[in-house]
Amino acid sequence: MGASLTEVGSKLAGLMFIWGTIQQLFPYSLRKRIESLWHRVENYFYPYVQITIEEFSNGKINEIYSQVSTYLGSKSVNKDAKFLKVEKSKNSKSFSVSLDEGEEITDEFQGAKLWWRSYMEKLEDNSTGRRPNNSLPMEKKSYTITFNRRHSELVTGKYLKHVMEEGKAIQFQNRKQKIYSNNCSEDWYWYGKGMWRDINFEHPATFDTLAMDPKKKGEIINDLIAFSKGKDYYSKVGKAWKRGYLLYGPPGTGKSTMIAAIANFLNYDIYDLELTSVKDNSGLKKLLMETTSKSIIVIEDIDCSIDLTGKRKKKKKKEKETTSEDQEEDSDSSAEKESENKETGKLTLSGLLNFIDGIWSACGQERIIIFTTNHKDKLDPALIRRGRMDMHIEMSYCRYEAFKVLAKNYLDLETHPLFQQIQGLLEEVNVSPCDVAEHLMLKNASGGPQICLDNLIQALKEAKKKANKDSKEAKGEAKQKSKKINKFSTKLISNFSSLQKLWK
Ligand SMILES: Nc1ncnc2c1ncn2[C@@H]1O[C@H](COP(=O)(O)OP(=O)(O)OP(=O)(O)O)[C@@H](O)[C@H]1O
Ligand SMILES: [Mg+2]
Repeated sequence: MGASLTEVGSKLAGLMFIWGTIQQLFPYSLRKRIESLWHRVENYFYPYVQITIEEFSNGKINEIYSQVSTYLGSKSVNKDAKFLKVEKSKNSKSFSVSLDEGEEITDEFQGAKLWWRSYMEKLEDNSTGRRPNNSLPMEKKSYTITFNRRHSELVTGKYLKHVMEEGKAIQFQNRKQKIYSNNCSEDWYWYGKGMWRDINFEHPATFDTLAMDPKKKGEIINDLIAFSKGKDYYSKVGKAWKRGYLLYGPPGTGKSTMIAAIANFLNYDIYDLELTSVKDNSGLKKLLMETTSKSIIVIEDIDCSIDLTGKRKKKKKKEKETTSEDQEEDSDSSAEKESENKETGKLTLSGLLNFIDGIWSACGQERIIIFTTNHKDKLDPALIRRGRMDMHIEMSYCRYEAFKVLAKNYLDLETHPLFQQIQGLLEEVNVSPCDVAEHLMLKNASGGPQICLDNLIQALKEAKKKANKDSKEAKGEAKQKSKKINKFSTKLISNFSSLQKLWK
């Protein structure tokens, strides 16, 4: 293709010379006629269009260039390209392949054939030997794409969009995941570094290593898949493309681990939002606006982060002596939210509700919000109602199914004669997966799985004994209490009847 195009090009140059001569010799009307004839001849001999995509456009990085580069790199591996370049940037997980200078590949799209070529031109000023603009690199890189004129609409409409989307998706998959924190000093913000500080996210948790009921796990995975593929659905039903998950349960049951597993499953970044570091509602909004799409915003231990429960409002209203039962229940009313904002000028429940599903919450796409708590009952119902927290996931104590996952992960065991005994004990005792996992850790090489399982059984038996003792004590206390109450009430009744007698 390259050689034939060059030949045609030199022939065209000759014809151009003839056309210049004609322009000088002939009158306007005749020239017009010849011109249209010329275009037909030109299209007949050279029916191609060429588009150039440069690395820099008007002194700024041209985003399309890098996406095209990634796309062509991915295509080139299976094609006939001979000269490729391999690069790895600080922010990518693995290396990326791209076409070397002068290399060509062909691509096909909906029946259209396209020829891509990579160019690099040295940008040296002949007189000084220096680059013309110090802020730009020494070379001008570009790609050209050549295609038949009849495919112009397809290429500019669909094909280039397809190239950009594929390139972007490959770059997204290849990037290093980040975890962002807003818990940074004021200076950080004033140095112009934004409101979030990031580091690479390298948590190894996956859904395979997460110990929980397999049915529940399956439901969560399906929900996440439906969400991540739901772009068209969300736009069809007119909803912002986001989803909220509430993870609740006792300490050590895997809530934080689940967040890491979700992030790894979807390849999303995490924004770990520390509410105690947020000054007011507008600060919260600014933080939201600085988050990116395809990310998870996490608020851990939401019940402890800040007093956002309905109780704070109740307390305030009591102080003002304006409380009424009905008003307390209706914590979601907008008038109430408004007044709360004005009263405090700080971070409020209404600010947080707006953060989750106010108009501003749609400033990015494909976003997940996760709250975790040990005490679901302490949270304001408005905060966790469906639509805000769409799925409530209980992370519970370790039962047999969850134990089997841990045993496989930690000890490579799928079955063992001691499993049956452990199953029985796990039905009777409430222990967190965290505690079970601790006993399954092979602390020294000579230990072996048998010792770990023995240790676990021992610990479970002790926990069972303690639970029995505690419940006996609790029963005893309750008995004592009821005895006291009975005694007190009999005394009260006898006093009352003697009073009655006296009265008579
Ligand atoms: N369901 C689980 N599956 C696998 N590992 C678990 C699970 N639950 C706990 N673990 C292990 O226990 C450790 C603590 O778990 P994690 O931090 O996820 O608990 P948590 O529910 O977030 O606790 P907290 O309420 O105290 O924040 C983790 O490092 C993990 O190794
Ligand atoms: Mg946690």
